[in-house]
Amino acid sequence: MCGILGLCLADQTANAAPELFEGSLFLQHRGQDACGITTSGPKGRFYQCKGNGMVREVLTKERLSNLVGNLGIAHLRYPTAGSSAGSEAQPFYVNSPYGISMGHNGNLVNTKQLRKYLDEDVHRHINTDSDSELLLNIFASELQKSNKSRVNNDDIFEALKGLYNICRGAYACVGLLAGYGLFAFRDPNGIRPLLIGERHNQNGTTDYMVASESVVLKAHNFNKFRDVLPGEGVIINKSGTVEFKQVVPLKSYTPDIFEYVYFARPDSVLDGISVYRTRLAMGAKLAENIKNLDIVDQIDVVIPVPDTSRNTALECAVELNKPFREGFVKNTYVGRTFIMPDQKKRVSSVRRKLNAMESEFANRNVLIVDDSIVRGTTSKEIVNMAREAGAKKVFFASAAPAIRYNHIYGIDLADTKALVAYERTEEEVAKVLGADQVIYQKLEDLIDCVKIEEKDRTITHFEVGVFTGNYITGVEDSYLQELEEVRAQNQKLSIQSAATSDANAKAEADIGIYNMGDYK
Ligand SMILES: O=P(O)(O)OC[C@H]1O[C@H](OP(=O)(O)OP(=O)(O)O)[C@H](O)[C@@H]1O
Ligand SMILES: NC(=O)CC[C@H](N)C(=O)O
Ligand SMILES: [Mg+2]
Repeated sequence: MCGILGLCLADQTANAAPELFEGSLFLQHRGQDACGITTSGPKGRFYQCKGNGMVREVLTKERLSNLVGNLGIAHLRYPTAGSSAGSEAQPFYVNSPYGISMGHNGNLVNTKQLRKYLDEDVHRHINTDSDSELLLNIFASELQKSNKSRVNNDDIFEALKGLYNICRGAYACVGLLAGYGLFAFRDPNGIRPLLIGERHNQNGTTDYMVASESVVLKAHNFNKFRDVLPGEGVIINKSGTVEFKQVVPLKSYTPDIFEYVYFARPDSVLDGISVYRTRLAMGAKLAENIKNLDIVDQIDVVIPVPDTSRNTALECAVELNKPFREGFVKNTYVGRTFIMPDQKKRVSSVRRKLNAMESEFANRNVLIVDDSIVRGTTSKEIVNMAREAGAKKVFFASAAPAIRYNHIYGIDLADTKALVAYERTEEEVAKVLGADQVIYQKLEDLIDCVKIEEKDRTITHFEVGVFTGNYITGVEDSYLQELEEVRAQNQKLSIQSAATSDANAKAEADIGIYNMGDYK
């Protein structure tokens, strides 16, 4: 899952980069692997800084000062296609036609077909394994079809229509067209989130921001905001005029439910649904089910796994009428472990990240609540730590149902075989984790917690393929196979390049021609 951001300042002499930097910090939880900013300045020139690392590491003050222009986009990457090579950091850039830069959140599922089309039919050079580079080139090739020296909004919407017809998968995107303006669009099923907001300045002008989560918009006073609809595109010209268009009919309105379970910040409202409220509801539902289990009378205390499950665990404790205790203390200087690309890093990070307080575990039967159990890496260590801290019985509840399938739309949940619930019953999962019992939320209950049925908006269906194996866009077996091959290849490369200074392994991982290398 990645984070995307776009900004158009009405004041054409102002620079967008500082605010894009601030905004990126609000989206850091969506991608910790790489980040970047592109701005568009005088003479329609692009200025860019990107690379592997967190926002504060890559986008330093000196580098930001070189990014001029009142228009800009930013990207926070959590690699879910291709590799984690620096050359796949976003935004991507193509010089033809007109100069385009783009950032993408999501995954395309028909990459093989797109790669072939770009090569054999429209002869575009693709330099990396990233699906986002394919997406940008599809857009460029569609825009090229207008065959004009200067395009207008209609041409851009027409190009988007072409893209919608060719690209399958999840995509929320923000882009810059050199000398023209900013554009954004969302896939026809609305799988990944995207919002647009306005900020009214004292001199009567309006700034615009596009972002993956509402929290950024609120924090920057873009108080009037709304979700971009599935299949909708928006163009903000450099002079500040805005045009929306439903480019293709909405296929479905099915946001990825995992945004609410784990990915998004609790203080965001996505598609009219408060992430925080859904997490509270997940806690209440879990409690409802636990009340019917034999273990309920044995539970002495409810303990969350910080950070994400805190809201859920608290509400679960309240509903169960049991004490809630912060038994694990989190070291805030260690990032999210789940989105680390490498399994070894994940395992070692759990212990560095969480520390169990004996006072809260000793001689108690504990109900540990987490948002999800994916590979089980965190959960297993956590059960171990609870026992080491003196817990008698350890019950483990998950706010999400058992995850038994690939996530294919931009959350790298690992190969199915690496999922702890893959081909395992609840009892078998409990055994692997070392827990006395594992309690999973039911899928229909999770959907109940998230759905919205209001006068002006009804969303009752979600992308839930990780739980069911049925994906909203459909997916060929060959894509799932390709995903597994890419993961295996990445694993091999990371082992090889860590173990040796093998030039070939590094070359494959580090290809890059734009703005890469030493930023000193
Ligand atoms: O099944 P596993 O492989 O153990 O992964 C699941 C865990 O990973 C995530 O936490 P993470 O540390 O990424 O972030 P958080 O601090 O936001 O909870 C998630 O919240 C679960 O706790
Ligand atoms: N998680 C994402 O949204 C990643 C976007 C894109 N698929 C990439 O890997 O760079
Ligand atoms: Mg967690």
